[in-house]
Amino acid sequence: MILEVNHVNGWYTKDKHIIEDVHFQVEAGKIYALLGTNGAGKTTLLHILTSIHSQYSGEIYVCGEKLTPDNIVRLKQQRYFIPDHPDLFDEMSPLAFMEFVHGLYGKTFDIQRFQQLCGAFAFETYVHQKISTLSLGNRQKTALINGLLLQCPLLIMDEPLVGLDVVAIETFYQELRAYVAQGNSALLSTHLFQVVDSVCDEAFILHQGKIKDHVVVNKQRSMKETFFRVIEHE
Ligand SMILES: Nc1ncnc2c1ncn2[C@@H]1O[C@H](COP(=O)(O)OP(=O)(O)OP(=O)(O)O)[C@@H](O)[C@H]1O
Repeated sequence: MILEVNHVNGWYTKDKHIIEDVHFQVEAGKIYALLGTNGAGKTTLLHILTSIHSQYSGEIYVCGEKLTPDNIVRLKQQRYFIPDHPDLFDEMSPLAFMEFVHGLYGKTFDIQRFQQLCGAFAFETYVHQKISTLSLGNRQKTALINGLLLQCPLLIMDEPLVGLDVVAIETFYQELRAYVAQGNSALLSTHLFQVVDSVCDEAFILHQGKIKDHVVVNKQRSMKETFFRVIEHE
């Protein structure tokens, strides 16, 4: 199991739990969606899973190892997080940024794969340009290409399609499928049913901080129908 989340509660102030008794598992080879309305707690949960937010109780296992304050740094190499507004180094070029992050993660930079991904995302023209001068979509492509290159077993993304054009979205779906086919897994938050139907294997519906349903994505039945049935019962 790549990720195991056991009875996790999360808060900003002790008197109010934003995440309540969340438990689920993430297997290798699959793409999972975290689907929920505004304020449901998606970002908070992703921040807990990536050790950005430390105010939580419960247990999190990453690649079979329980996350503790002592192994946070080591286990960081097992998961890569792409936030909704990636914090990139503006003065660097995308290439320099990616090489830098690979160094931090102790990973070899695969230049051939980098070139393939740049081709697939129509990104070749931008690799030496300063990040501060890139458009929103091209900044997002920098973060996504970097995440796909790093090959961490768990790729976690908060609203990964922000700013991407329709061609890039299709490329992202294809590349993400190839990524998990290599034995990795991905967990992404989204508001968009189409993303879930197009690329995800399973979805967790998060509502008011609780996982209300765990759905295996079924091409015959739209996610929209399932989602509204679940949240309208509340
Ligand atoms: N830093 C913070 N301090 C206090 N409360 C916060 C903080 N960040 C988020 N919250 C609260 O936690 C709850 C969940 O927010 P969160 O951002 O996790 O939801 P979300 O599902 O990602 O929402 P959205 O879809 O709008 O991005 C909200 O009620 C929000 O106001």
